[in-house]
Amino acid sequence: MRVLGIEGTAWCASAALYDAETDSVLIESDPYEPDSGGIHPREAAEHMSEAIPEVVDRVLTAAEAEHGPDAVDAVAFSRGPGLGPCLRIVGTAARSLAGTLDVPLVGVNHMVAHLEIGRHRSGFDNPVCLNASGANAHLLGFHDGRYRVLGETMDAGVGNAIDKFTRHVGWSHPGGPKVEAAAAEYTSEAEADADGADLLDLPYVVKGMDFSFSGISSAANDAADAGVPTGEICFSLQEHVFAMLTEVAERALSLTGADELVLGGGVAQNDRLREMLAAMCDARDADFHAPEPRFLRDNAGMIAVLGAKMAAAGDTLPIAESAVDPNFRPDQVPVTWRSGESVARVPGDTGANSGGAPTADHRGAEATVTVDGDGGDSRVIKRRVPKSYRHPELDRTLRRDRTVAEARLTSEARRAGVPTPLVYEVDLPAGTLTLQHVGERDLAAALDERWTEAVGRHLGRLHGAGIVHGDPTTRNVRVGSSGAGDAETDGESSDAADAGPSARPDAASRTYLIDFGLGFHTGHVEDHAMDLHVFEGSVRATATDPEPLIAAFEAGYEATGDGEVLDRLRDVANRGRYR
Ligand SMILES: C[C@@H](O)[C@H](NC(=O)OP(=O)(O)OC[C@H]1O[C@@H](n2cnc3c(N)ncnc32)[C@H](O)[C@@H]1O)C(=O)O
Ligand SMILES: Nc1ncnc2c1ncn2[C@@H]1O[C@H](COP(=O)(O)OP(=O)(O)OP(=O)(O)O)[C@@H](O)[C@H]1O
Ligand SMILES: [Fe+2]
Repeated sequence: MRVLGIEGTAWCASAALYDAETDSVLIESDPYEPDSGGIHPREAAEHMSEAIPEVVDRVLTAAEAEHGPDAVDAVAFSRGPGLGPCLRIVGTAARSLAGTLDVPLVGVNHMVAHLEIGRHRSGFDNPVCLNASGANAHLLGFHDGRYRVLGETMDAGVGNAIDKFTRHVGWSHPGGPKVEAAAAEYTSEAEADADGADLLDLPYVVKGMDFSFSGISSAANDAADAGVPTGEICFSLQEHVFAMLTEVAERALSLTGADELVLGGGVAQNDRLREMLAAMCDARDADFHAPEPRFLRDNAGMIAVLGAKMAAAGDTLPIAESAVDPNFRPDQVPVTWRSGESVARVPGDTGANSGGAPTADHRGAEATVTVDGDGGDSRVIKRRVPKSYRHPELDRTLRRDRTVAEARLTSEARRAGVPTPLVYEVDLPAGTLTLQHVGERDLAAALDERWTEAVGRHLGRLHGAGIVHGDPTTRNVRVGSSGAGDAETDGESSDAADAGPSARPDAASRTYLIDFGLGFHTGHVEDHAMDLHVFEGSVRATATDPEPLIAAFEAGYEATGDGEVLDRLRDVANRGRYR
């Protein structure tokens, strides 16, 4: 099969021919380069209307010269997300070409194409994908026939966050490559001076597997206004932004149990980002793949490759249903072209997750946990391990701040009536905490409504005390009896699950929140809503039937928390980031 793909969501007018038999891809692209400022939608659309016919013609001519008049078996196009005026031009071109050639039309989600090209080129079976593009930044994992969004930016896309700074200092679009070059120059000069590079302290915002860039863009602009050398800002911006992306990617691997990561999107052309992700994967024995640059930035090759897979699965579009969608989310796409296992598997029965074997080691995304002792007085020793991908100074600060926050907030939450482990010892130089061993297993391994209801109650109470957890995933909740004399077996717990939430009035007292390292004090409704969003995201990423679990969770929150937070949660979840 040979598929002609067309891309034109924002800046890159591109056409490609993918030949599935030889696995070869011909790409012809014509970028829009704004004279000043960022991308202007009207100018971009004008560019598309001139450039799309030209790139399509070049590809079609080459295809027909080689394969004759029946060179193309299907036409695939980027249906969204992207700028509406650009998408409409691409849609019209694709419909008319499919009509002229009398071949089927395939509507491709641009973000899923960024992911699938990495899966295709790597040969990986079931990777987590980090999309690091201009207008987006998110982590995707396959589960039950769809790509779930495991984590994403809460505001700007990663490229846009960097470009915002470069516009501020008067550099032309796109800014990403210029930041990379300036950072490289700064570090090589700093090394020559023997002083070493200075790392500016910039906001580092990770909430579960979600993250935010708005603070860091503004802080970088302020630093420029205050006269900090531009090279130092570029270097520091990269170190912070890419460490955030690498950290959430590691969390996604840890949460899902996946051992493959693929990278996509224009920002993925950055060497430092790829270096960090490769180092992170190496440290946890995961495989990492980033396709070659022509497949990373926006291009029609990825559209043609996914288009061929969709066409082979019979996933084509009647013309009447082929409207474009500027807000097309990757999790809306029914994944018709692949079968097989979900990436998100419930963490198994190893290490501390089993809650059983004492002295077992568990490696989370951040820390190693060793269980010491047996029975009611067993303890866990948690050590935040240095991350080699991160700048050493940033690494030290993060590990120290999180250890301090965890010790303090674990105890404060307990005083507010939320079950948490007792904190026995804090050793800051060693980066270790000694905590009471609580619960029998992680909630991730025992998802049922009585526990999620209890988590809702606990978060309501925690927020009432002005504390957010910061990372309330199903891996950071322990459930089941703690200590001797109240042993609960697997059999009993599943009987209780069948009987529904009301069968366990004591569930709340045996549901423990752990891992407060990302927590902080705040009375802001938005921060409280983010906690709920993170919890619900982790349930959706791993549960086969998440809705009843989420309904129970929200009912629990309603019983102890503030209704305004639940209202805000709808806003957070519905916020479109694809405009
Ligand atoms: C919806 C679609 O239109 C959009 N496309 C898009 O964002 O173009 P993409 O090619 O994936 O990414 C462009 C971004 O990639 C950044 N970029 C390019 N080279 C870079 C580099 N070496 N380092 C950092 N950023 C880089 C640019 O500054 C720009 O912000 C998207 O995929 O989100
Ligand atoms: N106090 C505790 N009692 C029982 N088990 C615990 C305790 N603390 C940690 N664990 C176990 O160790 C695992 C990892 O701990 P923790 O979440 O604190 O570290 P982490 O590195 O941040 O992990 P993750 O990235 O998975 O959240 C938990 O999922 C849990 O199974
Ligand atoms: Fe893109």
